[in-house]
Amino acid sequence: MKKVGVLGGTFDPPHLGHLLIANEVYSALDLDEVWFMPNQEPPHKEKSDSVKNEERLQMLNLAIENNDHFKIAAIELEREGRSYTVDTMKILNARFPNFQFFFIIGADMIEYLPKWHKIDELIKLVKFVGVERPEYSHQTDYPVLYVDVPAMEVSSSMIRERIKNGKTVRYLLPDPVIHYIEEKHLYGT
Ligand SMILES: Nc1ncnc2c1ncn2[C@@H]1O[C@H](COP(=O)(O)OP(=O)(O)OP(=O)(O)O)[C@@H](O)[C@H]1O
Ligand SMILES: O=C(O)c1ccc[n+]([C@@H]2O[C@H](COP(=O)([O-])O)[C@@H](O)[C@H]2O)c1
Repeated sequence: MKKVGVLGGTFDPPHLGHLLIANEVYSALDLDEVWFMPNQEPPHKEKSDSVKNEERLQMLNLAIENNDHFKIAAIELEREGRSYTVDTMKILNARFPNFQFFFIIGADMIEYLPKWHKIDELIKLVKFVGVERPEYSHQTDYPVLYVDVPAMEVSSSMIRERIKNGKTVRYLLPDPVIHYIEEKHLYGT
C-alpha cells in the first residue's frame, strides 16, 4: 500500500512554509509521496481574481521541481465551484483504492476543522495530519495526528502584501517562483 500525503491549498503563491511542512511530514511518516493539490475555489476564503489557475499551477510546478517525491494532483481543478475536501476524498479513495492518504493541514486549518463541510463524514474518509503554525493552536477534539515541525512565519497573504509594497520576498519562496511572478507581473510587480 502506497502512503501518500496530500497538501491541499490555494498556493497563491506557493511558499517555503508549504515545502517545509510537506517535507517534514513526508519524513516523519515515512511517506512514499506528497501530492500538492491546488483548489479551484477555497471553501472558506476568497481567492484573488488576478491570478489564473494555470498560473498557480505553474508556480506549484516550479516550487516542487527539484523534489522527486513531490507531485501535483490537479484533481480539484477538474470541477467548478468550491473545493470541498469531503468530495475530493471520495474521488481520491475511489480512484486509488490501494493508497492510504494523509491530509496535511496547518494549525489555522486545525482550528477551522469544526466548520469544514460535512466534517463528521470527512473525518472517516482520511487521516488528518496537523502541523504547527505561528499564532494558531494545534489543539483539537478531532483525531488529528500531530507532527512537530519548525514553525515558519510565512503565508501567501504576507507575500502578496510584501510584493505590493515593493518589499523583498527572497528566501520566502523558491527563486524560480519569484522569477515567474516577476515575469508575469503577478501581485502588482
Ligand atoms: N507557514 C506555514 N506553516 C504551517 N502550515 C502552513 C504554512 N503556510 C501554509 N500552511 C498550510 O498549508 C495549507 C495551504 O495553505 P495556503 O495555500 O492557503 O497558504 P496560506 O499561506 O495559508 O495562504 P493565505 O495567507 O493566502 O491564507 C494549509 O493547510 C495551511 O494551513
Ligand atoms: O472542505 C472544507 O470545508 C474545507 C474548509 C477549509 C479548507 N479546506 C481545504 O484545506 C486546504 C487548505 O485550505 P487553504 O484555504 O488554506 O488553501 C485546501 O485543500 C482547502 O480546500 C477544506
